[in-house]
Amino acid sequence: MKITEAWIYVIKMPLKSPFSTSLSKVTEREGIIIKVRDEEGTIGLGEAVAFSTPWYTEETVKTVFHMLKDILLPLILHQPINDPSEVSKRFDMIRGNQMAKAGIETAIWDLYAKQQKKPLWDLIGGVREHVPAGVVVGSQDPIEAIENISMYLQEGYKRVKVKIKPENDYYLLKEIRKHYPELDLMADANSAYSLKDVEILKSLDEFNLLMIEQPLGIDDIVEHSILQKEIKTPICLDESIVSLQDAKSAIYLKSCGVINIKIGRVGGLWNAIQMHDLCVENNIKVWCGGMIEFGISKAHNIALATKSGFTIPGDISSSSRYWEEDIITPEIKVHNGGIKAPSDYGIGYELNQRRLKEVTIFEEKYD
Ligand SMILES: O=C(O)CCC(=O)c1ccccc1C(=O)O
Ligand SMILES: [Mg+2]
Repeated sequence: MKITEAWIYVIKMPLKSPFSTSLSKVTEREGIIIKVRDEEGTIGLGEAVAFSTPWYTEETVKTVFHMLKDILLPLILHQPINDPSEVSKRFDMIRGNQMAKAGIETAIWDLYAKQQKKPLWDLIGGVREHVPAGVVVGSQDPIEAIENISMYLQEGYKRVKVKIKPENDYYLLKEIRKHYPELDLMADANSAYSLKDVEILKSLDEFNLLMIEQPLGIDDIVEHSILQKEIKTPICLDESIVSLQDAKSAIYLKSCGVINIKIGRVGGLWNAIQMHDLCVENNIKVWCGGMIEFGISKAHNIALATKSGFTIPGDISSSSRYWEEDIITPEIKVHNGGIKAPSDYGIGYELNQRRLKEVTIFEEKYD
């Protein structure tokens, strides 16, 4: 295939309600949508999931824009490409910038699947036509969190994640467990603890959490291995795993029982699939993480989560979880506790041109 034209859309949309982590409060989301077109006019769509500021990883909307325009697009525009894994390998010569790479690589996957006349999930060897959905509670206030959980359970979500930090962990989880003793519940610390907090972290074992996500340093793998020996709750790594090598190190050191795979954080769908395969071989559980993203990224997540190893419901929610109106059509909808893998070719969702126009703050074409 040959990509002859590409478009970048920088978009901005308010969240329906604020989302708090131990590090940041998100009220409005900027994003980047990437569209590529081949010689025949077939289109591929991707999304780069970096935030406006570098609170989760070092990338931002502006660094992604620079990387796409000045470095990554020139590596693929008008160049022959056999299949998307080749794009991933070509990008290996550029250090870091995983979300920028993933944004364009996923667009090429969508295009490639359409050329092959297959749904993307089928093309990548997915086995599940109904992807179980999980949801993240946006508030750390126990009363609000419990209200939210009750609403989400009514909507059919199968697993709930709450954000914790040292000022708000034991009591929050205790209150939730009082109301929902059997709920598939997990906690994400976004790196809010250190090894000094081992006693607090041990005390959370009593809540029978599915896992605790990223308790320690964002770039740590060694201390998580020390912590895992002290606590019963399986550790899930998120921020620490940005490459296949990181996953290998975590497996070798027994730093976690679970890895949250995010296509953006690991630099693309090809890398995400390699990480999935490595984890399955080594009995590490995986699930698909979320980035408060728009529908294009959600659609790629759904395709990835059809792979056999994704046995735990991911942070995969309806378009309406965060947005009044998403930029895709149809919108993503949780039904019977999950999302149906689409039967249309590629990601199986199209841009809602009217909505995209409404939320676009900048666009540029490259050819
Ligand atoms: O609902 C979602 O999209 C995921 C929410 C979430 O936990 C998250 C959102 C943005 C950045 C990092 C994380 C995380 O998993 O740590
Ligand atoms: Mg996380």
